[in-house]
Amino acid sequence: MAPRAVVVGPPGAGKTTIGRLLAERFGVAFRDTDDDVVRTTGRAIADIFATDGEPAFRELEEAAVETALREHDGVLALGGGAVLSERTRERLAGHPVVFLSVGLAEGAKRVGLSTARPLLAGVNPRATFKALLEARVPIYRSVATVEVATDHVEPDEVVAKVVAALSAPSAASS
Ligand SMILES: Nc1ncnc2c1ncn2[C@@H]1O[C@H](COP(=O)(O)OP(=O)(O)OP(=O)(O)O)[C@@H](O)[C@H]1O
Ligand SMILES: O=C(O)C1=C[C@@H](O)[C@@H](O)[C@H](O)C1
Ligand SMILES: [Mg+2]
Repeated sequence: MAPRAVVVGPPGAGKTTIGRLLAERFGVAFRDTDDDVVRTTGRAIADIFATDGEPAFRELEEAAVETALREHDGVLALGGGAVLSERTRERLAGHPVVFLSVGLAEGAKRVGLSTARPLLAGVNPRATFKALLEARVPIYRSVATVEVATDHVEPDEVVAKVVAALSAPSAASS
């Protein structure tokens, strides 16, 4: 069993929003590893970060991704930082992986200042988000088989672009 598509990207890229719509389009189930971590621990992600620290969350996340890649045959959205794990990157090899990209201005607007996103809850969320994008974009690209830019593109249109990219010959064998 393997996911029909795995969706990666920074916070605010639309992994959950687009992942759900893509699953609907394919007529398959949607799963999000952030939800899996919340369900299996019974705790909010912000609470895990605050109480146990980021490394503890990353371990839980790595395990959640491993399980979901094995169990789920629909669309799977990963947490924004899941690809920081080398083991997760290795596990993604051979899967259709969609990188949803977003620029600084639009991404910052979409995530707002929500404390539900602990990594961006510090004193200067915009600078943090900028550094996050700079550090991670190459990593998202390294695991992706297709990349779709989402700036100023409505969700339905993003989904159409993802479907087209996934069925393009260059993505088929990846
Ligand atoms: N293409 C888009 N155009 C405009 N707004 C969008 C688009 N995609 C998502 N959004 C909005 O941006 C916000 C963040 O989207 P979403 O929660 O899907 O991102 P995410 O990648 O799952 O983030 P996280 O990593 O925090 O889980 C939501 O309010 C959503 O409605
Ligand atoms: O980008 C990140 O590192 C994160 C994104 C969210 O999806 C959550 O997994 C968590 O808030 C960490
Ligand atoms: Mg999400």
